[in-house]
Amino acid sequence: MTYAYLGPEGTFTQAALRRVAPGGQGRPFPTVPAALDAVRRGDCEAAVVPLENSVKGVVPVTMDQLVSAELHITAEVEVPVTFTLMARPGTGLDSVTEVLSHPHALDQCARWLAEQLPEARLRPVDSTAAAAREVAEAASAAGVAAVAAPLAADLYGLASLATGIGLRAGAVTRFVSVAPAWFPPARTWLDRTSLLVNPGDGPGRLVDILTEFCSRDIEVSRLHSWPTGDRLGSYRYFIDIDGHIENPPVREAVSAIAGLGAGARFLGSYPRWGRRPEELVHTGPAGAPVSLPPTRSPHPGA
Ligand SMILES: O=C(O)C(=O)Cc1ccccc1
Repeated sequence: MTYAYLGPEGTFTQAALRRVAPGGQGRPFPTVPAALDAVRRGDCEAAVVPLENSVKGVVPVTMDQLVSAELHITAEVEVPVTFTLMARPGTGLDSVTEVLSHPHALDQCARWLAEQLPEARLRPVDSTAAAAREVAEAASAAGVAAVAAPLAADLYGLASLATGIGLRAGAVTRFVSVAPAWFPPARTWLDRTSLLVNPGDGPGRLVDILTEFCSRDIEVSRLHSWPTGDRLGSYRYFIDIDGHIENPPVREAVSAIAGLGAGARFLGSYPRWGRRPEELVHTGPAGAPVSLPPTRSPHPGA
């Protein structure tokens, strides 16, 4: 299976792809829309794109694409992100006048850069690895540095000037794998369903929608407003809930929401990252594995 990803080689997205689809073949694209276009055209079967970060929130270009494109989320993966400042070998920190990176990376390193390189110009580019490659390949890269994953320094022959320059240690980015048609990943007992809901006008409509979940004991793990573009104050909502669309309470809640006259688009059901049954089976007392519920039986809230 060929996956489009935000390239070039050495991006955090490529690291995400390796985690989410270890056997998958990656094909780099310069931007998130270009990667998703490749999927829409059928040149790639799926794409892996960054969705949100634990420190700086959503990646706007991906949110826009999910709204406008008939694509479905088929998997999620979280990747720890640590940032390194890198430059051509021989460049000293005090000679850096320009720093290139993906906007999210510049944003997450803004404090360190403001303290250490207050005079440097920050220039956003399409990805962290694109920044590293540009520094490596530019005819004149004197005084230019990139913020990228530590691995990018090796890949592009750059020297590390500082490591761990992000605002928060332990920052994590959530990536999703997206495909044109949704072939339901088998139900596990820890799935997530993503929806895009437009409540329409009227007081209490968002509350009515959320009530459909709460009244069925379904956990809402994410609620993110996104402008419809029609007028100021008009929003649709990205809603993540626990459970798979094939689980009766989830299915009933989604139909009930449509019955309320709200626009509800199903974006996908997929296993929740990080709490895999095979991991949980080892969480009991030593030598006493916890038994798993049957994979296809409904469970509370899902
Ligand atoms: O530019 C990259 O390497 C990406 O994969 C996008 C990104 C940038 C910063 C944090 C997480 C993902």
